[in-house]
Amino acid sequence: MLEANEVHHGYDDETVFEGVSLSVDPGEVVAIIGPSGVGKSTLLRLLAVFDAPDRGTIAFDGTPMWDATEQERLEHRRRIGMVFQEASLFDASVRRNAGYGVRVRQSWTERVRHEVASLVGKENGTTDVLEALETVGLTEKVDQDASSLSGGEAQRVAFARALAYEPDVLLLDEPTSDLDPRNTAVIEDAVRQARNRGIGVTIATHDMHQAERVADRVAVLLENDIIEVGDTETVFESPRDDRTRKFIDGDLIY
Ligand SMILES: Nc1ncnc2c1ncn2[C@@H]1O[C@H](COP(=O)(O)OP(=O)(O)OP(=O)(O)O)[C@@H](O)[C@H]1O
Repeated sequence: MLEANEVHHGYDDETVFEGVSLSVDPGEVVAIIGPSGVGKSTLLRLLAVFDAPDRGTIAFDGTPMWDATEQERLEHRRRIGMVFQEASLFDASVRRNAGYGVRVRQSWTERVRHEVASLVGKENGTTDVLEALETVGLTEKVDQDASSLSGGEAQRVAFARALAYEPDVLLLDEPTSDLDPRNTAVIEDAVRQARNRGIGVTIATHDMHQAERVADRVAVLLENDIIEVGDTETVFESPRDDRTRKFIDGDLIY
């Protein structure tokens, strides 16, 4: 569904990676693992169609995104949900924050209708928004101001915001890096639920145990390239590349 083909990318004169290929299909979780600074976030930004690769293609349903028109690109981008390391919520209720992605995807008329309904108290937020908040266990906080949430709760709202507009693809950048085990488990469970609903999920993480817990496939990003990609069990139990084994065992220090 969403794929990077032979992608090269860098910043200024620094090459981040060369000839990277990776795809994500509906209903699967793909983990990108690799040490800090190797380019996991960069690859997610390319897959999210935020930045154009220096070379190679990013294709969505077979359409090369950077050969498409601006309008086509926008339409495809709207089918992608991205959750960043920072939750970036604004100063409003949890409900408003979680509904943000839904609102920006609505037509002007739909938006006015929903605003009027909520002003006269006929609408408590769309079902999708409430369902997404339920998935991350935050239904009781819908009316709380986002600024009063804990870091873990804020991250869960950011996840719900992406889930609420029912994307076809979810890209998660270290979604649990600052979270305690309980909040981590909630997010990981939400990832599984998203997969079971047919969403293709790509998660960048340096937590190898997390990749082992949630991913169907694992891509190992090392030394400017994806050195290995395969089903999770194979990559962890019998990797083809010796560097993967060393990285997993903690013997490769970067
Ligand atoms: N906007 C930018 N301008 C210049 N260099 C950048 C930019 N974004 C990333 N880099 C550099 O590109 C390299 C890859 O960064 P990236 O954030 O993609 O790595 P990462 O694997 O996600 O790291 P981490 O696990 O620490 O988040 C790093 O050397 C980083 O300093």
